[in-house]
Amino acid sequence: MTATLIDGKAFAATVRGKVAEHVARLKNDHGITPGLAVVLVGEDPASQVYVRSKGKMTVEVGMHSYEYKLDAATEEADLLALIDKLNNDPEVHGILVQLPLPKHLDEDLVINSIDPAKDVDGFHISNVGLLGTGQKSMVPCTPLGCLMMLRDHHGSLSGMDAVVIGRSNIVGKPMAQLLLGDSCTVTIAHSRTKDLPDVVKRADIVVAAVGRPEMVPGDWIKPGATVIDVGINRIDAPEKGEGKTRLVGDCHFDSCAEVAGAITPVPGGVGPMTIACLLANTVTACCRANGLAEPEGLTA
Ligand SMILES: NC(=O)C1=CN([C@@H]2O[C@H](COP(=O)(O)OP(=O)(O)OC[C@H]3O[C@@H](n4cnc5c(N)ncnc54)[C@H](OP(=O)(O)O)[C@@H]3O)[C@@H](O)[C@H]2O)C=CC1
Ligand SMILES: Nc1nc(=O)c2c([nH]1)NC[C@@H]1CN(c3ccc(C(=O)N[C@@H](CCC(=O)O)C(=O)O)cc3)C=[N+]21
Repeated sequence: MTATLIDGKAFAATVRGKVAEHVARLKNDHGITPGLAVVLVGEDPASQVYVRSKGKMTVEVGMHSYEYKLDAATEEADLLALIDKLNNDPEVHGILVQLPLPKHLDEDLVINSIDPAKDVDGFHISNVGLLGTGQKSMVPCTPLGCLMMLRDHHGSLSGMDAVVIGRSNIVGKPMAQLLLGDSCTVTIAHSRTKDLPDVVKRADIVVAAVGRPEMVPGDWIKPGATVIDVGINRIDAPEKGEGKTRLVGDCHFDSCAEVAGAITPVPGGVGPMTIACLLANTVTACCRANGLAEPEGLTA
């Protein structure tokens, strides 16, 4: 391997350390403890694992964690009533509704019923609009984590060619906005993109957010480029024993690491940064709600 490994796990621990310092200051100086509410509808095992680790880290940095596990058959009106209750609870500064939601629930309606000031995912249309127009907003956690790692590695991103593969509302589109905000020349690729290998080959920065195991091979990567692998894919790993699985990204790690200048691993890359940024956004939301100075270096 020739690429520098961007250690998201270690970086995330540093970010959580800064969050913990700020939480301690809020408690000592103002008697305020930031609180994060996470709502999970249904029993998707991957989501349960993820929600549990979020709750654990929320408590570790000194914040209050409120978890709501609702039945898969929960009616929309009941979910909206819970969100309304959380919107009006002064102890709750951040609200996250785990996606995807069961099919019978209207995801847009649910997300847009969250108070934008408490929308620590940054998915509410008003936060999306603020981000798109370069105004202060809540920035989606996964793209924010990617941006922090890129800034840390490169310093300025100005003038770099960036290709984002994937155009989802939760990763691809906000990622492209953030890169544009840092003056990259941004291309967004998706399933209808022609000549994807050629498009990727032009990029100084590749952010892969597709959800297809190891789809980007090393020979698509421009030598020296930075590869940020957002994909989290669980695949069979018979080499580890029968029925075993392992996590891989959207990039073929070994071949990409031979060509890239820097690369994030999966696991241990973007994932831990996502959670750290969720905690950072909760502190930011708490400071804004109380008219206090925001932590520095924890927003975009
Ligand atoms: N590390 C983390 O913290 C997080 C990781 N993830 C992971 O990131 C990945 C992407 O998530 P998400 O954005 O929610 O996924 P979505 O399924 O919402 O979006 C996937 C995107 O990839 C595009 N795509 C699909 N196939 C191809 C292809 N063959 N070539 C080019 N583009 C393609 C789709 O294009 P089109 O629009 O045309 O269909 C779509 O825009 C997943 O693996 C997910 O698990 C997600 C969130 C957080
Ligand atoms: N409203 C909402 N907001 C989200 O941010 C959101 C969501 N819904 N739905 C699901 C996706 C996925 N996601 C991950 C975050 C961290 C890891 C993570 O920490 N992964 C570890 C590995 C964990 C493991 O071993 O399974 C790692 O990459 O090192 C993974 C996935 C956030 N998402």
